[in-house]
Amino acid sequence: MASLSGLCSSFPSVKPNNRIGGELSPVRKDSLAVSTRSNSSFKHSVAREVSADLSKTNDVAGLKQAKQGGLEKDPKALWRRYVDWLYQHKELGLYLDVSRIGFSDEFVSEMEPRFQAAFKAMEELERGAIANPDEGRMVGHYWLRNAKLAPNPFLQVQIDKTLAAVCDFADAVISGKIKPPSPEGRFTQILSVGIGGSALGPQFVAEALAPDNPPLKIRFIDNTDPAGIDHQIAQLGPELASTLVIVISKSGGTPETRNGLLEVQKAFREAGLDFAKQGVAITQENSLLDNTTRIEGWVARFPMFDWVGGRTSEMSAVGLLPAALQGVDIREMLIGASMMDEATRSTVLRKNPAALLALCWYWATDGIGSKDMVVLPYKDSLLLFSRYLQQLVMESLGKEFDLDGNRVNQGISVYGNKGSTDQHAYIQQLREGVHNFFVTFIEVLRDRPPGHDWELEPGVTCGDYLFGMLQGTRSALYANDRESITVTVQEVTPRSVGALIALYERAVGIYASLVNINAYHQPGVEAGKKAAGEVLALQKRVLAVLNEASCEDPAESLTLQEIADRCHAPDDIEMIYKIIEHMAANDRALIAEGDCGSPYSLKVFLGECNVDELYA
Ligand SMILES: O=P(O)(O)OC[C@H]1O[C@](O)(CO)[C@@H](O)[C@@H]1O
Repeated sequence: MASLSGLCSSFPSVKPNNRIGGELSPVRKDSLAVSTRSNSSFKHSVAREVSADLSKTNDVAGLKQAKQGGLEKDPKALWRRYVDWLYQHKELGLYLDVSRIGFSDEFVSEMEPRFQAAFKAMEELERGAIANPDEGRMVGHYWLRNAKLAPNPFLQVQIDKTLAAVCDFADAVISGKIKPPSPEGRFTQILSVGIGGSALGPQFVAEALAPDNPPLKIRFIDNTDPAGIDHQIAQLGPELASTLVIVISKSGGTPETRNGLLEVQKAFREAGLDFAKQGVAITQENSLLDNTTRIEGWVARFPMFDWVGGRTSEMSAVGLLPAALQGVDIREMLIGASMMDEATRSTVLRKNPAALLALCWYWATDGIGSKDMVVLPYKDSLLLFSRYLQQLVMESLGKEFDLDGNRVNQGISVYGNKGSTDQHAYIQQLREGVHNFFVTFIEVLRDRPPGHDWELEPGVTCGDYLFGMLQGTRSALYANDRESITVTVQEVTPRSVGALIALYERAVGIYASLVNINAYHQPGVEAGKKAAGEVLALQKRVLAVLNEASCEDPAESLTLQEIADRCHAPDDIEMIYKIIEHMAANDRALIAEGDCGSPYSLKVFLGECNVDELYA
């Protein structure tokens, strides 16, 4: 069997599209802040264009003027601004500094009515309104940390019962009461199978909060990459026998997760293990996964609720079960989230940290996502916060249409890793290169547990360096007109992590209201899933056509064009080429002769006829 791998080395790279311009809708705000801070004539001409467009829209009056003036540079005035705007949540020990975002008082006043509308919408959402109209769903992640807020007693009971079941199950597993059939007698590992919102929260929390020696160590399969799956299973080795597999999928039908499950089940079979005795599912009642679990008699099932979205599911069984099994105090996480929820219900902008974040995002990105959000936690354990926020923010805000059906192509791009590591990677560009971002620093005051610190040099600890790097980077960026927000917590604890998650969940919800979009659906993702399904369907047709040809004449080979014509898919010839290239590279049942670099030269055949398939 000929393989094409190695033949196709130099494909043209495709430049990703820039954000589509589209018409300015009423929510699109001016981008004059930068232009008025710069002397560049190009930016002035952009400013004129935008200003002309604004005149056609029903925009918030005065924003243009409000954004003029640039960033405060006088140290005394800047200190006053710092103190004036500093938000503190005393009990949580959380601070939010927005002084390095250049919004003016006029801007805040102009935005005030929008914020009041957003607060009202949030209040209705919490009361059980259908806040996700496209899917006809309530949005209830806030109820998870305070069941009394749920709009009816049935939901309250569901929440409380699930939390109790999670705690009981985790206790029973950790204590060895629930155990695997293997002679080891205790579960030592968790293999979590899930993707997107069914993986990112648990991954973030594991990295942030799992103790050095957790009762159960966690691994993740969060993709349909066979090599990645093999790697996780190989790393478990004989401990597969003492691994609790948690399959997480709200819908219960996500292909990547299903594939992960099938791969893991195969590994269990090959190791002579009974998967059902070690499998746990977290999914919506009556989903495909739920039914499979029931039929096969898995160890346990926990519900996912219709009214909790994947990206806001960390405080449901999705996040709580894996965390509890790793020995994380999940009740503390819930308390932190609930305290933050309380704070972010304030209708006074200055007293509401989520609203302050939304205000900054709106200002920094002109309400149209014109700048990216770079998230920089200065703490290794918070490394995955930026990845977690990437889904929360981008899947929520990245929308083509607003709630009134106008094309708006909204969103804010999020990326980041950690400080000070990134200082030695991309911060060069942030300081001096293209000015297309604002930064969010996450600062953790406590360097190490008490009693463990020491001075590397007189008066200076390792943590002082980390602190210095954060402060230095923040100052250096600001000096070059790069705006930043700083969120400070005392320590990385279940409570502070719960609070951080809740803070950003609310900020995203409020911002979505400001720009009039539905933050709780993801129609774009569905389009990608549908297209992927079509590719696999096309692959089946290609194989059927090749099989048919082989049955007619085992020596007959077909050109790509002939395959495309016989598949009745002449416009899909490029995809057919990619399918054949991929199958050939994986030693699948087809022979491709020719040069992959010259697709017209390719001749493809199966070599043998599968009669059963022919009549299938
Ligand atoms: O939990 P599920 O239903 O498997 O979905 C996983 C992820 O897929 C998405 O639906 C996007 O495809 C996310 O919103 C979600 O978190």
